[in-house]
Amino acid sequence: MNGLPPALAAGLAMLPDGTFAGKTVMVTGGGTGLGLAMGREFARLGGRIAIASRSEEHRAKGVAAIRAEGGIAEGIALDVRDADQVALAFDTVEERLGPVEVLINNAAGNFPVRAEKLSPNGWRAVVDIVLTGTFLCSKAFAARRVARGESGAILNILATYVDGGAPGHAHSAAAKAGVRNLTESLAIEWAPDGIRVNALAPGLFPHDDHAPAMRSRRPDGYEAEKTRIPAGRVGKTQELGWAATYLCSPYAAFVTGHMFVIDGGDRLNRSIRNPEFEPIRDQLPD
Ligand SMILES: CCCCC/C=C/C(=O)SCCNC(=O)CCNC(=O)[C@H](O)C(C)(C)COP(=O)(O)OP(=O)(O)OC[C@H]1O[C@@H](n2cnc3c(N)ncnc32)[C@H](O)[C@@H]1OP(=O)(O)O
Ligand SMILES: NC(=O)C1=CN([C@@H]2O[C@H](COP(=O)(O)OP(=O)(O)OC[C@H]3O[C@@H](n4cnc5c(N)ncnc54)[C@H](OP(=O)(O)O)[C@@H]3O)[C@@H](O)[C@H]2O)C=CC1
Repeated sequence: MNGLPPALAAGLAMLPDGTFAGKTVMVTGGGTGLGLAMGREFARLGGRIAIASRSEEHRAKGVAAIRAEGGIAEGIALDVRDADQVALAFDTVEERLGPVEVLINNAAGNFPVRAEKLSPNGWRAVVDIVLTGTFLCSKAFAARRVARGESGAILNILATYVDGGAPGHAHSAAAKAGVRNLTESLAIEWAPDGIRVNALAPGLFPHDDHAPAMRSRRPDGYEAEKTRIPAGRVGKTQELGWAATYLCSPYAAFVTGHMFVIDGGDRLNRSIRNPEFEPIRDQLPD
């Protein structure tokens, strides 16, 4: 479990080349971090990638990274909280790249804060991006797939704290838990239309694009947290690309409503000898 097998580390493909050839994949928040890593893997397998997010800088960075690897990518301006922008984004992607066949609901907002200090607007910002944004994009996607009489795949990006909560991140944990439940409702509702809805719950996946509030407070960074993960390491972003492409591929045609956890065993690491409990007010003093 420690480290990647050499063939995988060298970039050997899991799915056949061209698995997503001719398919348009929309990744919300696809210009940075995990969204970009997933977009790159879809592009490597032939997908045309629409990177949909608010920041022109983020979109341009993501598009350049995919094009530099020979892939096809376009940036689309989108705030997932706004239903009109969502509709326009799907129409624009369709004009430029063709109808969206795979949707990755990856966009998220999060910042560490003690719950009693979280403002109503701060709560709303995170819940609207994560939960409402996922619903609005999923609805726009499914309405278009159903109208065309064609199948599709949705993948919602969660976090392993959908179980057990996350002190200091109550807004994000509640919203992600809502998305998990939404995944299950929509999977059943849209199965007769050939639309699969799954979820991917990452553990700790450090990358260079972390939003300032989400950077590790440890001087040695997130990488050093590997000692508390049963697998003895943090995740590599490419590994999320492999999981995401499998779940959205025809090889997973019978998989829907599923939450796939990818965390090196971190979520299960509970024992009667847990370290001393440290209240969140001591971890986030102000
Ligand atoms: C490696 C460990 C990872 C663990 C799991 C990770 C999960 C993740 O979800 S990582 C994804 C994190 N990425 C991002 O958050 C990027 C996008 N984030 C944002 O755009 C902002 O942080 C946002 C969520 C606040 C939304 O931006 P915007 O719509 O522009 O909202 P405002 O800046 O106007 O703020 C709204 C509201 O929130 C309050 N607020 C913002 N930051 C903080 C903070 N650090 N602490 C406390 N409160 C904060 C802000 O003050 C506003 O409230 P009011 O002042 O009451 O109006
Ligand atoms: N990194 C990790 O260890 C973990 C990450 N996750 C999840 O993985 C996903 C990616 O996180 P990560 O890559 O680390 O974080 P990033 O901050 O790098 O990515 C978040 C992305 O969301 C986009 N975004 C935020 N708000 C909106 C909005 N209103 N409309 C459209 N796009 C928006 C941002 O783009 P822009 O600013 O251009 O709008 C940004 O590209 C998230 O769902 C996160 O919760 C879960 C567990 C662990």
